[in-house]
Amino acid sequence: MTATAPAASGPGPLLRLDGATVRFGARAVLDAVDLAVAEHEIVCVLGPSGSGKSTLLRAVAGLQALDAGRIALAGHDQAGVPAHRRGVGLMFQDHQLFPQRDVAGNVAFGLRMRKVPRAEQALRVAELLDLVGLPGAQKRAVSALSGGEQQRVALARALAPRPRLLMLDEPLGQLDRSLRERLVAELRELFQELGTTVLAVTHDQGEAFALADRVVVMREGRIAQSGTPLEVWRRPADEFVARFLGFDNVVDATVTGGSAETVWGKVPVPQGTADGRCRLLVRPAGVRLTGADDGLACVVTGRTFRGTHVAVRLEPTGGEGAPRLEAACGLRDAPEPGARVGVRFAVEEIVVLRPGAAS
Ligand SMILES: Nc1ncnc2c1ncn2[C@@H]1O[C@H](COP(=O)(O)OP(=O)(O)OP(=O)(O)O)[C@@H](O)[C@H]1O
Repeated sequence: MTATAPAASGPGPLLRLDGATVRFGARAVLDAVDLAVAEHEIVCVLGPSGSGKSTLLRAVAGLQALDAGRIALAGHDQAGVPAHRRGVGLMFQDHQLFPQRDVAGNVAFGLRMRKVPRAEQALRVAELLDLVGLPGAQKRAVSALSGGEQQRVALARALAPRPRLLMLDEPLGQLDRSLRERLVAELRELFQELGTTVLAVTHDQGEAFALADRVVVMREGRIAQSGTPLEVWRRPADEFVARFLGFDNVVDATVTGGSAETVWGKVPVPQGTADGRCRLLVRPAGVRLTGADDGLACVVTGRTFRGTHVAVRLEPTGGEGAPRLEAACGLRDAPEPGARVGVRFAVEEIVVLRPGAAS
């Protein structure tokens, strides 16, 4: 349907970036990025504002030229290939629907561009509207649709030309939380059903973790970590990733023979941890509360209900300026602010962070 190379990509990845670099002035906004996306894979690029996520998408789409490196789709170098010949679909945060056209007119946009016969366009539009949960919405005015419905129309429009790679830029950015959570689950099912290869960017970690087969965390134009949602969540590679994911129990440590000295006292470390100085992350689930006279003495300074658990903030009372801690407690056994407790650390929730990447 598109005027591009066939969708089959052989054994190699569908998308491959080698040393992809984009500079604005002296600054590399995309800094020698290597990334491969396999066919049918859903990859979410996550990172703070300004880390280069949109630039990455724009470069793959052909809307931004590289200053160095290479982008290949199905093994073909895309240097000099214009955006409309790359066979990639793009969906931006603000949907960019055409307000003067009805739903069908919007969804059929890419098909008209490709001069698909009208009857086939109508069939395809009906099929896509069914797929995104808006059956029979062809004649509705887009201005009369809710935000979630507009998002579905934008998705149907992006999918209509059957792109070999679908790229989403903050696809659910403007929607409220509950709608986002519902749509993200639907999107994942839809992409799996269609076998769509997806490269999405978002700054919302919940969205990335729910949507992706693989999460890529970016920092200042580089990839800080790439892995399955579980791998990244369980084992943030460095302090930047840990803090970006909201883990703040990070401390300097000196490891000797399987345990570490820290300002929080002795902390057990995973088997095989090398002796010497390092930074440790203690995931909140590994901060175990015990009796006030056992382990690190702390006072509870606050608690926040998180649905599945209560986040309990703790201030060590030793008086040596030890940083605060957060513990994840069961809903029934979270202590009240002001309570005095002791803290012990569970080795399975301790992560040795890669050095040299502070937040
Ligand atoms: N055309 C441009 N000229 C100069 N600087 C640019 C241009 N486009 C982007 N930048 C800069 O490049 C950096 C990365 O921008 P980019 O939009 O890729 O980040 P992002 O991670 O997508 O951020 P956000 O989450 O805020 O959208 C930013 O500092 C931005 O100001």
